[in-house]
Amino acid sequence: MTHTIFIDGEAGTTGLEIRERLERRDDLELILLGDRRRDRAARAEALNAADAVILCLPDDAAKEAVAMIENPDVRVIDASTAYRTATGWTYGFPEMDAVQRGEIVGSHRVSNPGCYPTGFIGLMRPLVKAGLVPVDWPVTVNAVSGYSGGGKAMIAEFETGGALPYRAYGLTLKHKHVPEMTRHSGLHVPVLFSPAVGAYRQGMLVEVPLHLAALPETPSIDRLHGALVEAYDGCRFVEVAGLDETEAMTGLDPEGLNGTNRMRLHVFGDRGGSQARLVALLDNLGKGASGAAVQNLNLMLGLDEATGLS
Ligand SMILES: NC(=O)C1=CN([C@@H]2O[C@H](COP(=O)(O)OP(=O)(O)OC[C@H]3O[C@@H](n4cnc5c(N)ncnc54)[C@H](OP(=O)(O)O)[C@@H]3O)[C@@H](O)[C@H]2O)C=CC1
Ligand SMILES: CC(=O)N[C@@H](CCC(=O)OP(=O)(O)O)C(=O)O
Repeated sequence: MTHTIFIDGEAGTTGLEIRERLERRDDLELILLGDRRRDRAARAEALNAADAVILCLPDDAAKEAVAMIENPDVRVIDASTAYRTATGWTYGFPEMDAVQRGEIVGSHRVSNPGCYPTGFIGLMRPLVKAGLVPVDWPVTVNAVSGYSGGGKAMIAEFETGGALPYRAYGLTLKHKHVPEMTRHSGLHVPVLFSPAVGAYRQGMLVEVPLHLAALPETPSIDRLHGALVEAYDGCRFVEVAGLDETEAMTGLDPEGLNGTNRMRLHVFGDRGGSQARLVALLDNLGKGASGAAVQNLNLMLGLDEATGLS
């Protein structure tokens, strides 16, 4: 059986990556609008004709697209920030737990996680769930992303020259990912998010520093690592680096998983020491956007979760 898919925003950064992944498959048929992609009537027709639509649009345009869908059978995956904490939408992070995965399978409205939140929630949720980090703990997250994270406009800015080699941003501390990161990690206190963008195209590091001695249970590096290993046991796309491996590492390349739907979690710090640096490595356009969208699509259509993913 062939499923029909429409990518609204097919020529954008996220949309193009999804298109490349789906065009390799013979179990899916794409509705492509080409030069008519901004034509409202053409979009409305495609949005209601497809078995599943993937919205790769700015938030307002995504909301407008959802409002145009009248066919109750259409399944929607939204890559924007519009619905990531909204009622009636399922958060599309299947590795959170078996319940979440099951909800994605049965949902017609899935919000695809943001790139930074994927790294942060991947690191923090299991530790909060295990009681190693209290829900009211003040948590900081530092991160650096390649410039494709800012879509076509930021790509043009960096590739036409003149952009700084590294830029800290989100300086008002009101980044749009904060509610999503806080909610889905299980924390009750808004996280302090400190993002930066570098002069390379794609790939990211998301880091949470922890003073272990200040935490109520003073967890060891081994305990933090053990909680992550247990949480992602059997997960195909999320892995935890071994402590022997991280102890031997002298650096971490943000581009290390580019082109894949994988995320790798690291726990750095001396065993027996009082500090830890938790670091997630992922491709902002892979597990941080397009790869995750295809993974969710496969789950929602009852296909192999891993089909067509690099
Ligand atoms: N880039 C990334 O790493 C990630 C992005 N996201 C999210 O995915 C979404 C898309 O981002 P990204 O691909 O980076 O953005 P881009 O700017 O690269 O692409 C946006 C796309 O949306 C289309 N578009 C914009 N406004 C409208 C409109 N009013 N009606 C119809 N189409 C419109 C554009 O069309 P046209 O081609 O005609 O210009 C373009 O194809 C955003 O919500 C973003 O936050 C999520 C995770 C990671
Ligand atoms: C480098 C850069 O600008 N990155 C984007 C995040 C990209 C992303 O995750 O998109 P969503 O907002 O849809 O989640 C930003 O900080 O806004």
